[in-house]
Amino acid sequence: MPSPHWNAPVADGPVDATVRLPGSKSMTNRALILAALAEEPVRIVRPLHSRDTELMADALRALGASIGADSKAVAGGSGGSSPQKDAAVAGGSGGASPQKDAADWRTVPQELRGPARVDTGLAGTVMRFVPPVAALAAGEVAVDGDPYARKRPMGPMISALRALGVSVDDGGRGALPFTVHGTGAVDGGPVTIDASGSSQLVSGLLLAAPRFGKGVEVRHEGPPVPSAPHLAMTVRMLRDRGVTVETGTDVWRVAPGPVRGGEWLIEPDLSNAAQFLAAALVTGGRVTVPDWPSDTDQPGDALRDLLARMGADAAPGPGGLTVRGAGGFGGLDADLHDVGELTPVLAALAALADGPSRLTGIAHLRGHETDRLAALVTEINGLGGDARELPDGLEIRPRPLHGGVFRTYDDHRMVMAAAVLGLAVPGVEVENPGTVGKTLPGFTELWASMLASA
Ligand SMILES: O=C(O)C1=C[C@@H](OP(=O)(O)O)[C@@H](O)[C@H](O)C1
Ligand SMILES: C=C(OP(=O)(O)O)C(=O)O
Repeated sequence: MPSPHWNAPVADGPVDATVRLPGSKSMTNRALILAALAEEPVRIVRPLHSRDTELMADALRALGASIGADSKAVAGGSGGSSPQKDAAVAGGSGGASPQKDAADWRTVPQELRGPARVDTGLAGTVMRFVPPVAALAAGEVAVDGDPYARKRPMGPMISALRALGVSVDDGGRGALPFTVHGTGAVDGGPVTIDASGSSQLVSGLLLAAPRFGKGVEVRHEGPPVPSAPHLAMTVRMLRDRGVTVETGTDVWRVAPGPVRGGEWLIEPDLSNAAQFLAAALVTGGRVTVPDWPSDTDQPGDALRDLLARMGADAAPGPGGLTVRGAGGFGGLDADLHDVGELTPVLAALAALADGPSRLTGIAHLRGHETDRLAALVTEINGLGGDARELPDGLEIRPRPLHGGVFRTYDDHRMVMAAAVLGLAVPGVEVENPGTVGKTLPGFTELWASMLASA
């Protein structure tokens, strides 16, 4: 029997690698939703293939969407813009080795219908983006997910759907599991929601709204909504498909109308770049991520600034984003409200830094894949670290760490955080590393290839 643990490898020296990353989870799952609602065929180029995106494709297929692999896209020669591979590492001297082929996705317009069962897994995007689409299908749609998915914030979405005229039976739980009784049409109109627990509650309503009779006007009331870049991504991707969207402070309006088809090129997942770029700091080496977009709504773009504040040299260029570490690196005092999903890797870096860190604005991470604040404190301290929870974040003081089991709580980013710690700490045994497949299947192989350059 293979060991259920992964021994996170220690870096032998400075890494010197180019790491090509698969597509963005957030862009892929938005593109799939909009493709399922489009009036024309869509080709999604270089999508992410991972648990979260396969769950999204399966959920939409269960509702009648036609989503197929476009094999032509992976059959061609080398070079050009056609995607041959979605994850690979090249050492300093080049010679990229493909890790895994990934097909484009092609959709053709289909009528949405129930009855259907939707498995959200632990994917926030599936649990928040699919129910408003399910409301457009005629028939019952039963929605459920992994055990922790039942604890993630969902109540405001259920209430908002009801306010928009949709019948939802949640047994009074305000959480998964629930059944959407779709009639084939949603009236839409104005709705008020408290989206302080997750920006995805707003994004989900906006993405389906072009197909609502009156569109939607979503108004947020409550503590600030996190993840502003992800909301900007939603707005931009809707506009990209010809949908009229107006935005104001805590208000978003989507006009009813057709969703255009065509081709959609998915950017590399910049949040999944975090651990690789962090390796440049920890080892005093160099990591380049190719195809770093010059104009993007992905929160991972903030890594350029955040890692520079810790002492890295982060330089965008024609070859991509290159991050160089200088040896030691400092702590970080940052409000991560907008970029919460970067927290686990930044917390791992903080535990290895030369000075203390305060990461704030991230109380909502308690409702992510696990309670990430508690999980990070427990696991960093389990290796001898000094981390503590703040009401809205983490305070981390560097201390010499030792090996031990690092639990991951079905959270892909806990695996990524552990890998960063393992670069400098011998004997970090990562529990259930396969859970990283939520957004980055093949991560441990990609990590090993990067380290082979050290
Ligand atoms: O819309 C999206 O694609 C996402 C929004 C964010 O969610 P929250 O606003 O719940 O943090 C982010 O953390 C998540 O990984 C992806
Ligand atoms: C919070 C995350 O995911 P989800 O889309 O499940 O919310 C994440 O990827 O860090």
